[in-house]
Amino acid sequence: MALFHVARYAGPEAAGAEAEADGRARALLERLQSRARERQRQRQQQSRQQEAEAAARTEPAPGKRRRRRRPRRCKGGGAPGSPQAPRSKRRREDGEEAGAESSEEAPREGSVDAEAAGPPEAPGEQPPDAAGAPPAHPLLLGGFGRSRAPKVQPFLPTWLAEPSCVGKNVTEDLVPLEDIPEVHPDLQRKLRAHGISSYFPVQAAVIPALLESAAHGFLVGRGGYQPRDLCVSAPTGSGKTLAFVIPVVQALLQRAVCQVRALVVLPTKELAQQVSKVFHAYTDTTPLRVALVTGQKSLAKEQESLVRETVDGFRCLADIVVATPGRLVDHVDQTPGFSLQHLRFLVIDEADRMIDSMHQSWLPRVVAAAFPGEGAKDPFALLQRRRPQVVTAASTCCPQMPLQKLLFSATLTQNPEKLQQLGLHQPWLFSTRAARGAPAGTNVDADADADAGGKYTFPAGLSHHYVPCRLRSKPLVVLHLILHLGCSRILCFTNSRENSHRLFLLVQAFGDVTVAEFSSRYGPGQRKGILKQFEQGKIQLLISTDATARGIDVQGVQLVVNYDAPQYLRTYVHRVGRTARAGKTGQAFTLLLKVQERRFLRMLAEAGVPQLERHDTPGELLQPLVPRYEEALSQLERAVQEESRQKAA
Ligand SMILES: Nc1ncnc2c1ncn2[C@@H]1O[C@H](COP(=O)(O)OP(=O)(O)OP(=O)(O)O)[C@@H](O)[C@H]1O
Repeated sequence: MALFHVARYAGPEAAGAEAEADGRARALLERLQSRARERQRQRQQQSRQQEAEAAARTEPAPGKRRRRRRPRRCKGGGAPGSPQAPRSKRRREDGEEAGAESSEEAPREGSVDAEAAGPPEAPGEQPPDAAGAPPAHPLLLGGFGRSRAPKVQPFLPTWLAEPSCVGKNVTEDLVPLEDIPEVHPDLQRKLRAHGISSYFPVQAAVIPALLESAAHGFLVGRGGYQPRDLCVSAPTGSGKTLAFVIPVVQALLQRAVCQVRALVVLPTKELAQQVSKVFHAYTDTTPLRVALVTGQKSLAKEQESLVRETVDGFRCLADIVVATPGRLVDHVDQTPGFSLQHLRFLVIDEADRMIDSMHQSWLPRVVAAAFPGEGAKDPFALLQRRRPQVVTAASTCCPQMPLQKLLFSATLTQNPEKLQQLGLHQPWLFSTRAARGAPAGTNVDADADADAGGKYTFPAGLSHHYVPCRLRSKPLVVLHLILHLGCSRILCFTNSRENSHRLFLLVQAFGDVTVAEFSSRYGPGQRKGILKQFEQGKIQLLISTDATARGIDVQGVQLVVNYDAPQYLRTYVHRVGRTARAGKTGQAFTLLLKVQERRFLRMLAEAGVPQLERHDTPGELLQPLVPRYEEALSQLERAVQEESRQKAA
């Protein structure tokens, strides 16, 4: 029994879990109520029986009656709670049960009993058998746990509650390149050369804001103010990469000496590689150099791309470093001459996922490396950069280089506690979600998100479907979908690498489809090759774990199949976001078992998924595939046996 309920906002991510707990509590309540009703019915039936028996018998003497009952009580015959069990004992057990059952249910149980007992007695009257007997449902004292704790409302700071709104439609809210003249003409030319004639909404909003904050070169802005950190939340495939690549490249164009001035951190090697490719594309005709540090090459090789030792010390070889967090920390620790003291931009892509990896404490290490001289009694300390602090006359008098953090994600968390770990300076949020309209410092309804179109925004060209199926027929249903929909590039997600592997073996054995798998079973080099082949259209179906769920930009994926339903909403958003990118259309199919259906559909409804179409696969559609499928199954069995033999050898 909870004496105190500490109301603490656990963030919007917790809302799903809360709703689930609510559902469980409701189901429990219903079960308990029906049990109470059943007991009540049994009791009434029993008392009617006893009355009938008593009426049938000749009126016995009270003493005789008592004598007859006593031996039965001593024997204790009948199961507890059964009609044969002694009455007093049964009552006690009922009472214990009621105590054992959640006290939340007690008042309702009472009300059920009242209903079942028929019309209420007149005041002052007692029911015929109530005199002297303990009440069937004793009043429980206390019962603090009965009242449901009020739902805690999130309390958002102004910058989260009132973001700068960004259009979400990448086909309609386009801004021609000429309309943002602040972008360097060379970069505009590059954009055109890459087939880009207009900015997507997120680019049109973020690029000018970033260019403005970098307008004072590498030093802090007018009046000594540090630039604000930026957080960007926009759907998958909406062009977030260029939204930071263009302004970062432009801001660094004026640099005189090569130093690491921009650092982009991403969660996976493949993503880092993809982003470094975009940087290369926009810097190849400039003196700027881009280095990729992800652990795909040896540490020594990567060190060669970062610094060179000369007679007068170390020389930096990279202006922009694209890295995964683990490898980045390795270089901070082990690469002589690798310095982040001139870092101007720290881009954290897939920011929500990167926040999850904060336990690796890569961010404090990076920030410490960027502000190394703090607190030192250095004669030049006045000129050294400092972390953002209160602006005073003294702090504005010496030029400083700020470090600006830029966060990007399609599923950026709204949880202030999580965001706080990033140490943001006067953050500024750009979001495709409508402003919540609540003034700062006021409680905001957690459900307002749903009203404003959902927790996350999805690409407009994406259609969502679900396919009810049984566990045994899942592979058959996938095969049917692939053959039936006839798409040339399909991405199929499973929840584990074992599932990916087995499904791959099965589809391969079935034939008719060029298939490959992508998971941690393969090394980085092999994975790179697989993605390239998929991009080139040499692979029709790529079966993958969540390793490709985030950020991977493969042109022309028309269909995403969730062979295993994703467990989290964020995973769903990123998986299905591999299709319908950059204003294109695409379809997402999720296979659902009966037990998953309710929870999953509720989760998507809460997320604001526009419309989820049910797609049935009747037996007669699957039947023609069965003979080949069964043959493939036996091949799979042999392949799995062979693999385990090889593993054992
Ligand atoms: N202005 C534009 N016009 C046309 N295509 C664009 C434009 N901007 C970006 N693209 C293309 O859109 C695709 C998706 O862009 P990007 O990978 O940056 O999306 P994203 O928002 O980062 O997605 P995710 O959240 O999945 O990582 C890329 O292929 C990119 O080349």
